[in-house]
Amino acid sequence: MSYEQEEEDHYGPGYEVGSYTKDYNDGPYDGESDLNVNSNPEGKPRILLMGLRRSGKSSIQKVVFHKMSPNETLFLESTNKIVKDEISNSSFVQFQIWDFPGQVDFFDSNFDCEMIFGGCGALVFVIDAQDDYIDALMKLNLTVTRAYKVNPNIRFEVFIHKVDGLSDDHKIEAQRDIHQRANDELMEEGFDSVNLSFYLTSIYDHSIFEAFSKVVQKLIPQLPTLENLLNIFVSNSGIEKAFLFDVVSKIYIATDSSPVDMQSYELCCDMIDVVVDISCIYGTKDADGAAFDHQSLSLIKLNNSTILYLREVNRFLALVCILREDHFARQGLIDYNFVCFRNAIQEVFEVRMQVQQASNNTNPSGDELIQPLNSVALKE
Ligand SMILES: Nc1nc2c(ncn2[C@@H]2O[C@H](COP(=O)(O)OP(=O)(O)OP(=O)(O)O)[C@@H](O)[C@H]2O)c(=O)[nH]1
Repeated sequence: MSYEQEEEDHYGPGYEVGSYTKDYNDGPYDGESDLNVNSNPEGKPRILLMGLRRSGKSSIQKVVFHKMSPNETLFLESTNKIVKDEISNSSFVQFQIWDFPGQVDFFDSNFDCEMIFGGCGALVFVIDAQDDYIDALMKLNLTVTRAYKVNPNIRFEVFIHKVDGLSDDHKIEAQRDIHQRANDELMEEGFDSVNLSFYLTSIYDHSIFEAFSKVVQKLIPQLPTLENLLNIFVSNSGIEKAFLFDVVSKIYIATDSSPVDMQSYELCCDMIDVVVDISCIYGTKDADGAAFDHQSLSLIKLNNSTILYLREVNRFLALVCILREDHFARQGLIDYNFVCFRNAIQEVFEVRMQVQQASNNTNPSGDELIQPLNSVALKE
């Protein structure tokens, strides 16, 4: 059975796991041929997961992208090779994750910084907040400075991880301390322009999904367009909050500009689980074994006069809205506006594909091409 087949069987359909691994221990580590950067032919953004041993890198990857339950991560073995995982489960969410072993040594002559950091979109550095983090901070500094010298466009994301074991006060204090020390060290070395983003994360709640959502969003060039469309939709439909979700991973790839509160996000994630589970049990599966289709729709009334409303946008994306029950009296209007919104998203996809296909691409972000979609006419 192939690795892909094994993964597919284990985690269910919907994932194209094109991952393969290269072992540090599989003979001499020969840089280019061991870690072929051309494994990224479509120019998909690459996210690197780095940090000390046992900080939780593989657990994060498995929980967010492979539906592993947090408790199962207790049995994960230490990674001793770079594990490359191709995430292609949505037309928007397409990237590679490279999970590095904790003991990776930048001073090893075989470690090809140019190649590893060169094509990287984001570097997620994981710090175990339950452990003494002094060593982790040293490693963070070394990693960031090395990577920045090679590629100043990398986004540096620091996950202060395993915060489930900490009290609220302790969490805030750890974040403040890590933030200050990490930035002070960078300033001292003259890396003033490096920007680190910090997140408090745990695989035992939704914080890891939220943090990864933000990491991934920064890599989506169409994000402003999607946010704009969501703002137009929300303001014309009496909706309080709307998330555009990647259904399989439950990371949200865009939301409207009102602030995100964790509880709303958790409710929406839970709703997706309910819809997918019920669809799998009672729905009709298509040729790919997926039960989430263009008819997928769900409405949940909460006991505080709030409604959760889910609509399928395409095979991979769902729109989940939170609104007051009295505003749902105008469901026809919401549904009409939703159809406009869905069509606009479809056009974003089409433009994106055209941009990708154009070999003489002079405007890679496609921003100008996408702009006119913002003026899509919604009814008030
Ligand atoms: N409490 C808690 N434990 C976690 C969390 N995330 C991971 N762990 C545990 O941390 C341990 C190490 O996790 P791994 O994912 O193997 O760590 P790693 O960074 O990939 O380790 P290496 O492969 O050695 O570099 C496992 O026992 C996980 O269950 C978390 O959010 N909270």
